[in-house]
Amino acid sequence: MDSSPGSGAPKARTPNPAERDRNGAVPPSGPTAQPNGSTPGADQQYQSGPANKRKRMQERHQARRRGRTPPPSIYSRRNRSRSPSNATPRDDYSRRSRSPLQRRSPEPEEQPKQRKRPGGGARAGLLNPEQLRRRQEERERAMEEDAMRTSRDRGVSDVVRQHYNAVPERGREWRKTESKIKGLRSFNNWIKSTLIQKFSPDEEFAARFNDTKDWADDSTRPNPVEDKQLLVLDLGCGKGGDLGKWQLAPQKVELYVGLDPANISIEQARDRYGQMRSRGGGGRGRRPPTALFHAEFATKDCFGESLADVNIIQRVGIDPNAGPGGSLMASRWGGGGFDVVTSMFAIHYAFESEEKARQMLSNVAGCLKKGGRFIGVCPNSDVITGKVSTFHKNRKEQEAAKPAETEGPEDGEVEEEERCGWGNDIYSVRFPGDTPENGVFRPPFGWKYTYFMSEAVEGVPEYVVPWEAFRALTEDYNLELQYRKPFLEIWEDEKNDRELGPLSERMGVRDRSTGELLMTEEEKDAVSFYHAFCFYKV
Ligand SMILES: C[S@@+](CC[C@H](N)C(=O)[O-])C[C@H]1O[C@@H](n2cnc3c(N)ncnc32)[C@H](O)[C@@H]1O
Repeated sequence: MDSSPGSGAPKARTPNPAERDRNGAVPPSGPTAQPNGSTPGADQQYQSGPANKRKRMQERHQARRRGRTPPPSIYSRRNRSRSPSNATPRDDYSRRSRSPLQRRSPEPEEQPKQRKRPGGGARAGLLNPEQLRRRQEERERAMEEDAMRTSRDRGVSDVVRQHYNAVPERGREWRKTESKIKGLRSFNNWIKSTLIQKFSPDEEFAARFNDTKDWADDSTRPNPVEDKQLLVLDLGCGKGGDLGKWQLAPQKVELYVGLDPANISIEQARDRYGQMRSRGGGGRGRRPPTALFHAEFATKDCFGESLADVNIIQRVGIDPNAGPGGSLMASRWGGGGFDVVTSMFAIHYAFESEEKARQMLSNVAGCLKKGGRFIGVCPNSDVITGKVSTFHKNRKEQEAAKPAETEGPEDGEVEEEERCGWGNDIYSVRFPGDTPENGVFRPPFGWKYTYFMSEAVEGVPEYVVPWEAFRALTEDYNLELQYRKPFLEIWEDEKNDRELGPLSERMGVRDRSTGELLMTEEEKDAVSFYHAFCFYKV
């Protein structure tokens, strides 16, 4: 499976839906497209030629050609990397990024129509007492259902929040040496770094360093001061584990905003950022130390609520109505002010209901500027579908092989139905309820399972993110799929990249002498549950 487009053709045309591969990604077009799954042999390790780098650059920005830079407007947030004023970073976002779209007063046609005679409408359609009683009952029933739904939703959210709040912050040293799953932790971190390296830079930055310049080498860098810097929003940032990765992003980050409903995690993220600050930001890989970005954190449910009331989000810019029925003006000009929205290991919490999944996408699209990137990782529904359908197949075979039951269960005896689940010593997935026999999750929301990961996740409810339904939904929010790949395929594709290969050694992902992944078979099995994605706001 190869979902990575790799067009080196100067004029990319817009592919029609039939041309998409089965992941819905835009297929390669043009003479330099890479063949599927081509992994260089050991003798090609750490290719230093331009081919590898070109591939990385080509994978990004392929779909973006569709969503070319909008014409300049008073709403434009481009060319804002250096403020001419002496404004502090906070003032700066506020001054330049306020979204006028959000504050717009309604257009005349949007204003509610004035009634000629107040109350006249109600008198025209008088209801008899029976109808009134029925209406009242309906209203009460709807309110009751609403309250039940809210309390059920809050129940799950509270469990998730309390769980993450309770996970101890054990420190880097422990995670690197003592942890039973240190190989898996390092690998997941490398995957996230890889996504950040590949997809966080904007088209302009990537084009500047494409094939000719190496952003990692300051001696060849024209004038870093002139680089436009990134505004990044992290939904479900947890304890701030990705702050260091953003400090190493090829295109410098100006502002990082971390949101998460777990208040203790947010405090820990703030502390972590404070420690980075006190160390002076640290070096950027092979580059000399560079100033640390500004960061802000807030406790926020990013999937159940709109982000429009978060102060820093307002100051950077948000279109609060992104999605179907949103303002044409807002979507034309992008609406949001962020260059990148990221959500790592979190969007599965949004698939509890269609309402939440849409709210999550509205937040993502509303915060992104046109051309912005939405990058993330989540459980791969293809894996879940495979496991569920195999479970049902085996169950049926076993049933068919069993001799016919002569007696039913005895009085008081309850026959326990077998539920679908799998895993190993370090992770497990268990469905508490029925699962579809063919493994296809329809409707695509609310398919709850319990996830366990040694040292990290203690039986927390999560929801299947049926990939095709998710991708179809993203179209309503002007998000176009650019990349989707299972974790182990990303490893095969990128392990010999001239930046990402050595990074994997520094991060303890692979053995320096053998080149092998430093993960047990159980850890490999656990990471194969996930895939990564990147969408562009068009
Ligand atoms: C597995 S952790 C991942 C944390 C971090 N992104 C990382 O990669 O290390 C999942 C995170 O999703 C967060 N989360 C759960 N529900 C959320 C919601 N409704 N909005 C935002 N984040 C949520 C949890 O609080 C938790 O911090």
